[in-house]
Order: sequence, then C-alpha cells, then structure tokens
Amino acid sequence: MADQLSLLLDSAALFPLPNGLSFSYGTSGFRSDGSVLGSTVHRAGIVAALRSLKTGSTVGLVITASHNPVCDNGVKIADPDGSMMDQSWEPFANALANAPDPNSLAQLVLQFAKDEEITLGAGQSAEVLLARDTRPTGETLLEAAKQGISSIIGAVAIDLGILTTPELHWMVRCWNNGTKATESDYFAQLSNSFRNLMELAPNENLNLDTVEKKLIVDGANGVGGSKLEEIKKNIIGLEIDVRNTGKEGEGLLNEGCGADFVQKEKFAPCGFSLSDLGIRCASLDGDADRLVFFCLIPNSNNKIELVDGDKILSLFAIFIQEQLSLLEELPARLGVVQTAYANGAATDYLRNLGLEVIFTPTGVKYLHEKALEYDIGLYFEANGHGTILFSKEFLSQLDSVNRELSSKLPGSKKQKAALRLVAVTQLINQAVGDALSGLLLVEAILHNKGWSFQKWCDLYQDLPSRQLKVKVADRTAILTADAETRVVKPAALQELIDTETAKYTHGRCFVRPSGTEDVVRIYAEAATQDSADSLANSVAQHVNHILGSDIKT
Ligand SMILES: CC(=O)N[C@H]1[C@@H](OP(=O)(O)O)O[C@H](CO)[C@@H](O)[C@@H]1O
Ligand SMILES: [Mg+2]
Repeated sequence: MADQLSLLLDSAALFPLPNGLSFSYGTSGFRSDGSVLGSTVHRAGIVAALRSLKTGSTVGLVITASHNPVCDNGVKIADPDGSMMDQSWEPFANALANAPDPNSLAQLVLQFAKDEEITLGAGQSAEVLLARDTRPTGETLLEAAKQGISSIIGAVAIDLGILTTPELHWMVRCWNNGTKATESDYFAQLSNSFRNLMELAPNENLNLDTVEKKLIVDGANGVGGSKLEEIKKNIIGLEIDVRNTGKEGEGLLNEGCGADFVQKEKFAPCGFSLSDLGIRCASLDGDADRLVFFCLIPNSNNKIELVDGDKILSLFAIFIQEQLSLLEELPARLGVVQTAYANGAATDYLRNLGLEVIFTPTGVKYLHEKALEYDIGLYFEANGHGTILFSKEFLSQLDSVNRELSSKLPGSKKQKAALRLVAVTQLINQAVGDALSGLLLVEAILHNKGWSFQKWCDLYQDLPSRQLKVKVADRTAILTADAETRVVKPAALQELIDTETAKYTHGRCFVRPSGTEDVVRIYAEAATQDSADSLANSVAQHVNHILGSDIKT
C-alpha cells in the first residue's frame, strides 16, 4: 500500500489542478478547453484503472470533445460492455477531478477503493483501452491518461490511436466478449453486414431508378471521414463521396460543418453547393457518433431539408417492425426511446405505428439504459445519436428461427426477413450510437424499400421548433421532472411556461439546465415557425427574469 500511495502522490504532483477551475462529469464525460484538462484526464485515467479492477474486465477511455470547437477537448470512460461508465461512479469521478492537491487525491482513491472493496497493490491487473480524436491537444492529454492509469499498480494502458468514439466502445465490448476486436475487424463487420443486407432487398424493389446510388458525406473535418474512406473501399452498390475529411486545406474541425451545425442551423455544411442538388447527403459529428441526413433545397441559399435522428429512428423502427410482422414465431417487445427534444410529429408518427414510445432525460446514457429493457430497444436523440439494442434472449431466438427457416423454407419471404434482422444486428453498433454503422444501415434500408430521400422525408412533417439558450447565474437552480418536460423548481417558472404554451396551437415548451454547457436550454414547438419562435422567446424572458441572465441563441 505504501508503494501505491507514493506512486499516486508522485503522479498527481505532475498534473496539478488549474487554479479556480472545477470539473464535472456531465452528459458526455468531462469537457473543457483542451489546454486546462491535463489533471482531469490524468484523474480520469485513475478512475478507468479502478473501474477495470472493480469489474475484472477491460474498460475504455476516449479523449474527445465531439462536436465542440477544435480548442475544446474532453474525456469519457467506457464500461466493459462498451456502454458509458456506470452512473454510480460519477460522483467519485467528480470528486477526484476536483481534488485540490495530490494528498487529498490519494486519500480519495484509497477511501473509494476501500468502500468499493477494490484491492490495491496486490498483484491485481487492470486494462484500459485508449483512443482519441483528431484534436491537437489529444496527444498530450493521452499521455496524461497513460500516467494516470499507470499510477495504479498493475494497470496497463493499451493505446489504440486515433479512433471514432463508437469504434473504441465497440472494441471494448468485443475485447471483453472475446470476439475479434481490431479496427480492421470493425471495418469488415460493417462492410460484410452491409453487403448482406443490400443483397436481401426484395426483387420487386430492385432496379428502381428512384434510389440515387450516390451519397455525399460531410465528415465534420473530424475522425469519421477518413474511417469512412477506408470502409468504402469494400462497399458495393453505393457510391460514397466523403468531404470535410480534415485533410490539409479542408477546414477546421466542426467549423461550419458537422452534424451539430447541420441539425441546428439547417444549412448545408461548408464544401457543399448547388451542384449537389438532388443528391442525398449525410453529416457526421467530430467523433462520428452523431448522424443526420439532408438534401439541398433549390434557390434557397444553401438551406436544407433535414432528416434528423427522429426520422432515422422512424426508418429503423418501420423496417424492424416489417420484418417482425413476417415472423409470428419470433415475438419481440419493441421499445422506442426518445427525449423531450424529439419532434412532436415524430412521436405521434411512431405511436400511430402502434409502437411503445418512452421518454428519458437528455443524454445517451439514459436512453441506452432504457432501451436495454426491451427485446429490441431503439433509441435516438433528435441530434442524431442513437442505435438499436437487441437482448441476448432475442438474439438467440432469432438465431434458432433463422436456422429453422434456412433448412425448412430456404428463399422464402420469412427466411429473408429473418436474415435481414440478422444483418441488422451485425451492422448496427450494439455498444453505442455510431454514425458510420447507422449511415450504412440507413442506406441498406432505403435500398431494401426502394425509397428515395424524398419518400423518407415525407414520412411526416416536423412541427416547427426553436431552441434558445440562456446564461444564468446558477443553472442548477432549475430542477426538472417527467423526463425534463416540467420544471419543479422554481415552481413559478412552470406556471409561466404553461400560460405561454397555452396561447399556441400545438404549443409545447420546456426548459432544462444543459449537462454540457453553462446554460439553460429552452425548446419550443408550435404550429408555425413564428409561433415557435415567439413561444421560445417569451419563455426565455421569464427564465431571464426569474434567474437573471442574458438571452443567447
Ligand atoms: C439539446 C441537445 O442537443 N443536447 C445535447 C447536449 O447535451 P446538453 O445536456 O443539452 O448540453 O450534448 C449531449 C452530449 O453530446 C447530447 O447527448 C445532448 O443531446
Ligand atoms: Mg459526438
């Protein structure tokens, strides 16, 4: 123990906490300006090593700030099954990140290890897989993570280099499952399952000219574009043109491009122009865990028709529901998980399909957790982060139904439906939302259905909406309930929101403190854009009055 203590003290002394700053493990781990994150990432390395010791399995640590500007960075930890670190460990991660000096840090670690019954320094081994995105501060921060990990006796860091966030999560999951876990395995799994699903398209939908074979992808000048260029070498039946790959001269990470920009601004990203009219386009975020689709609108100054996470979710739900309807021998409880940011039209559409739609607070860890309760759990945030989870029991039932049909009814509609579901389970990332696997699944489904982009767009018409953010003195003064749809404190605020909302047809409005920025977010929806704008503005004024602030968009 004495060795462990001195190792921690020496290591922590190299990464002092910056003066006057505090850090919090939010919806997506720790985030801040990349230059001040040394101590935070070092300490996240310690947390990851302890998590590995506790679980007796390999965990992951990824250095990324996703869609944030290039000067930001961040760190998050992946649990052995590839999901986000269990929330019960967040208070410890927070306490450690804010420990004022090496001594208090070491004491926190020793006390936590005792409470969690983690034995330190006695021949245990721990393993942490590391990855980072393309940010310039990533390399130094990676070193900090390595030092944090090696300050726990027996812990080993394995650097996997530059990866998308979902790749790292996928690798952690496969590593622990004992299945193939390298990047080339990931590429092969995606391209093989994509090919399988494309080949299963019903004959009547083949050779339709309605489906454009070309797709242009905005890589946000992040890590996803170059990975997609690798995957596309083995893709048949789809021509992929990747732009904003982050290569020299192509622009800055997430600046004027990427899924967050496209979804929020509803403008084409840089590098796209009217010459792309009529072609289906997609946009990834900086670490390739978010995905949206779009098409340019003619004569509109680069405005776009957007297909967001809600519509991707709807497409996936329809497709799975269709296959299941052909397989009465394969009963499955299907759950669709959304947040309050889902467009009301999307929720209505999904409920009208007879699907069970459930809401959770914002943040994929909440959606993911809920989706795990179903045989097939589909979840998406409106901003394009989501995936489909299949329970172990469902996968084994699917496997036996598939075997039976292959021997008894080969080539039948039923057998093809089962094979399609198998291909979906292999194509979609089971660990976390993955823009690259999601993109290929969308393409394969459109091909199977013989649907054009427009047909997909026209599934339902989004209700006009407006998002605003307000900087307040203390955003934690707002407490919410019912999946963040209602404010419980300050109570007067909810009364004002209700009064404003009642003035508008199809009005819906909620406010919540952001988990990633120091702001309160306001979301409003109504029958017209003007009404949505005016509802959001009037509620922002109330937030302003009650909590003291200035309004930002
Ligand atoms: C309205 C919105 O888009 N919120 C985003 C944003 O969280 P906030 O807690 O709203 O700051 O970042 C999260 C992490 O990327 C993402 O999960 C979430 O959907
Ligand atoms: Mg991201």
